[in-house]
Amino acid sequence: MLYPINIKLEELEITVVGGGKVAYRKCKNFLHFTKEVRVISTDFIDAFDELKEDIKLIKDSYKEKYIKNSSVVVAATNNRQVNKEIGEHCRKCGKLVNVVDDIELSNFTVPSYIKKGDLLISISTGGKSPSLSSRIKKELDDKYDDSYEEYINLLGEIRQNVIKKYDDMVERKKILNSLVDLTLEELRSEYNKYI
Ligand SMILES: C[C@@]1(CC(=O)O)C2=NC(=C\c3[nH]c(c(CCC(=O)O)c3CC(=O)O)Cc3[nH]c(c(CC(=O)O)c3CCC(=O)O)/C=C3\N/C(=C\2)[C@@H](CCC(=O)O)[C@]3(C)CC(=O)O)/[C@H]1CCC(=O)O
Ligand SMILES: NC(=O)c1ccc[n+]([C@@H]2O[C@H](COP(=O)([O-])OP(=O)(O)OC[C@H]3O[C@@H](n4cnc5c(N)ncnc54)[C@H](O)[C@@H]3O)[C@@H](O)[C@H]2O)c1
Repeated sequence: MLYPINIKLEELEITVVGGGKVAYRKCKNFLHFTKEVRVISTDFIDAFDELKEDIKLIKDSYKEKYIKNSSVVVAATNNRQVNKEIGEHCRKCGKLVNVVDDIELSNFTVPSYIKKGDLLISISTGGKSPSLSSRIKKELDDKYDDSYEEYINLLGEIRQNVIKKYDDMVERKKILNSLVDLTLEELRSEYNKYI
């Protein structure tokens, strides 16, 4: 069973090995959370052109030297043996590695997720059904629409003020819990009460 954590990627070197559809999807997801990704591959699908500002492409077959300084590695070639070699090497070196065709060899996987500002909901099926993860994501995407970005920002601002104003923990908790019963419109009009 994998443990969910939210990790700060900006400070880590990330390398994806492979330049096909799966590698492209992983790169795009990383770039929602960090500025630069390195990609090593013998070939790249055209879609990579649209990412070229933010990725460093190295056109070569995988060699160990390319991931020497990488803390996060994705093995996404279509060669099972190469993916396995990358996975085993990374595990030995204590790197985080996602082997896209071998969950057992991976020490992290990439969940499906929706992101609305600072609201992040991620979904995993422990590798049993990525299709189900994708389906659940679509359902949640309808329920948690774009308005949640503003909603969460308001909640965050109000929370900081409530913490400053109320020392009594019970009262503080009561107010903070009651705020999430309000709709976005209600929260906008109550905003001044707390600021
Ligand atoms: C969530 C998402 C994130 C992402 O990849 O970005 C993701 N897979 C997605 C889609 C998807 N992947 C596959 C299909 C085809 C239909 C199907 O098989 O269901 C579809 C559906 C589609 O394309 O719509 C095939 C597939 N996937 C894996 C294998 C290998 C294996 O099982 O060993 C094979 C078979 C390869 C083959 O055919 O040989 C493995 C993994 N895929 C995972 C994540 C991890 C577990 C996540 C979980 O626990 O649920 C894990 C274990 C490792 C990892 O990659 O991290 C993304 C949804 C994007 C979104 O909509 O948000
Ligand atoms: N985890 C997932 O979500 C998921 C989904 C579908 C498929 N898969 C698996 O992922 C693998 C990749 O799928 P794809 O559709 O991206 O494949 P693909 O054929 O589109 O791309 C494979 C890429 O790997 C590169 N490559 C091959 N050998 C290499 C090497 N030695 N060094 C560097 N690069 C090398 C190729 O140039 C190509 O760019 C498949 O084998 C499949 O089993 C995983």
